[in-house]
Amino acid sequence: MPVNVGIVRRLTRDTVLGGYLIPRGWQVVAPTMLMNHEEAIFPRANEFLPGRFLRGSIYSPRHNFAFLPFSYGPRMCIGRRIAYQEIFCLVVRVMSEFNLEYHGSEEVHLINRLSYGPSRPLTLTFRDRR
Ligand code: HEM
Repeated sequence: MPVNVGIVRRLTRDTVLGGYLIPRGWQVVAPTMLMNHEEAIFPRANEFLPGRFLRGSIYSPRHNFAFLPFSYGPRMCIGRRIAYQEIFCLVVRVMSEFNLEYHGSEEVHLINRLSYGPSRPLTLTFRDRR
């Protein structure tokens, strides 16, 4: 899932955040990508563990507002249900028809190009399962 730098807001009044007085008119960012890589919130944060989102997982996020890819509140993403459906359909369709093999040996990390993505092209082979 492409991940934005974070959730951005312009303050409409002077606000104290984390003990700092931020003046009205300044922009603040809740850096969701950094939050997602915080070990104290996401155990084994740098590993792909989809099971962490199952109820009762020992790797679950440690805070209710730790996972905010679609933000929260009145301006949160109105397309989130469509996005979840699209991702779900795509993954199920691809996984049911192909075995995927990753051949890269080089280290890959995330880089920020407005949204985050892999630092180099990923080389995958799709093998027909039938
Ligand atoms: C993986 C896919 C997507 C992600 C990660 C995503 C994420 C986001 C985020 C973080 C915001 C900003 C919310 C905020 O500032 O509080 C946003 C806003 C928005 N998104 Fe998405 N989005 C996705 C897909 C979609 C789709 C498929 C649609 C439309 C069909 C959509 C329509 C919108 C709209 C209209 C807003 C502005 C809402 C407002 O300002 O009231 N998004 N999205």
